[in-house]
Amino acid sequence: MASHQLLSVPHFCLLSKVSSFHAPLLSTPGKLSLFHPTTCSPLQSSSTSRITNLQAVTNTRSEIESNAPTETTALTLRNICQGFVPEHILHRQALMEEIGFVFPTDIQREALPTLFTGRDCILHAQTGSGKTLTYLLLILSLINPQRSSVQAVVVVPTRELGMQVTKVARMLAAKSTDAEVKGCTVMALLDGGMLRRHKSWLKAEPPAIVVATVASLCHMLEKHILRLDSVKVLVVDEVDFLFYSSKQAGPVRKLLTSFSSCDKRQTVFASASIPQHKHFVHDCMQQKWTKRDVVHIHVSAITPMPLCLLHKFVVCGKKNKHQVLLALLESDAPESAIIFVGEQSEKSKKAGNDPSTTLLIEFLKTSYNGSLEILLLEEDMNFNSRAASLTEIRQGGGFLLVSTDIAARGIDLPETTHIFNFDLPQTATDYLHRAGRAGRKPFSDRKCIVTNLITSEERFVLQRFENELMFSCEELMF
Ligand SMILES: Nc1ncnc2c1ncn2[C@@H]1O[C@H](COP(=O)(O)OP(=O)(O)OP(=O)(O)O)[C@@H](O)[C@H]1O
Repeated sequence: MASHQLLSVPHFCLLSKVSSFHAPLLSTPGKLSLFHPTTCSPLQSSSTSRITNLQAVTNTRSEIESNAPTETTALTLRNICQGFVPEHILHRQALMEEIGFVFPTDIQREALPTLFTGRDCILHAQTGSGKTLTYLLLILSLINPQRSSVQAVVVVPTRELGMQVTKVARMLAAKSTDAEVKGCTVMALLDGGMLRRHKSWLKAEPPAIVVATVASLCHMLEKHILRLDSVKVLVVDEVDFLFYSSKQAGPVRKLLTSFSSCDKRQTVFASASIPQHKHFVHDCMQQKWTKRDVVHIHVSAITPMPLCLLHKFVVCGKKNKHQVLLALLESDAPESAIIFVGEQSEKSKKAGNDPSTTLLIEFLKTSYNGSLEILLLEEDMNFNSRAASLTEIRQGGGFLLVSTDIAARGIDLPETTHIFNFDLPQTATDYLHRAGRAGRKPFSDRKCIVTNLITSEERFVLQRFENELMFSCEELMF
């Protein structure tokens, strides 16, 4: 079935834009990047790969710079999904017009035809590029709403991201008012949720789609309340984060190993950052986390961060950071902004100090005179307070969200125009994800600003991030 679908898919996608290591193999548009199962190197002569890769690079640049739908992007999402995603979903007014999902983003255009063939895929594309819709459309193409079993599982690192993915999935999978077809149920099986209620639900009438955090999912699997037998597709979102997390990596690996024994499985990984992706692809095959013909779809390899982001920095002393931030808020007048603050160290906690987030919130509440609502999001808040902060944000109106890295991954607040790194992140990957909370309107020309407040000693750290992520930061003088 997979090979039949592969042949029947029109060749409408662009050349895969992959890094030089994972160059696309075939010079014809619409073909896939294939890798040697053990060496992980492209299965084609290097000269063809090189030529193809140069073409791909040109495509990436011109498309991003113009931002307007080109001849290739004039192809609609509907065209790509036709024959795969049920008609009643594609027909839905909401999908096409209200939400504005008309044209595919680069990752959607490149990945969906491959995903519809049944191949395992690693979706590696910039923040805000539409990876969520990509894997959800695959899921909707596979599940049968008439069957009472869990058919798709999406694993996410945080409750917040889980709630967001669930919301989009429910919106897409809801019963259409003008169709006879039954809608699909989507369960959010997230840390901090009511596991007892979920247990009864899973036993009585299993949902078609489960969006889960690792610990809650593993709990249900261990108790045999949820089984993977009927699952056709397993998605691991923010896969690199989960693999690097000391708490979550083990259970995720175990989950992938159990899933590998299921027949007709399809596994999808997604992230804007897959460090050492060559090794990752290799491990996926070796460990049987994916099938051996897994496809690594790498969009915008030469520009890991969205080009609509402008990066700046201000050198200031630790003691006047608050004042500098206040001046920046006044001069930049963001529509909405996220201010990232470093996590409090164990030593500082033990010493009984207030966390930087609390100090900053207190400062802003007394000193900031603008109209934006000041909100807080951090790990130490209980789940209800965290949910309340995000709900308030989503109700509209501008916000100033003070947050730790908990908001750095996956959270989609498209109205965010400014990011402030009050404290620098620990790694370039963290920088990429924090910065990527802005500039999340795929076809918009709007520039968003990322400003770093650094001490003179931290300049070299920022420079390292600039080299690694291939961007440049402009100094602001105060
Ligand atoms: N085809 C499309 N047309 C218009 N908007 C889209 C399209 N696809 C997705 N979007 C919007 O783009 C935004 C970013 O999408 P999404 O959250 O899936 O990004 P992502 O690639 O998962 O980013 P991250 O890596 O940061 O998690 C969302 O607001 C989504 O609604």
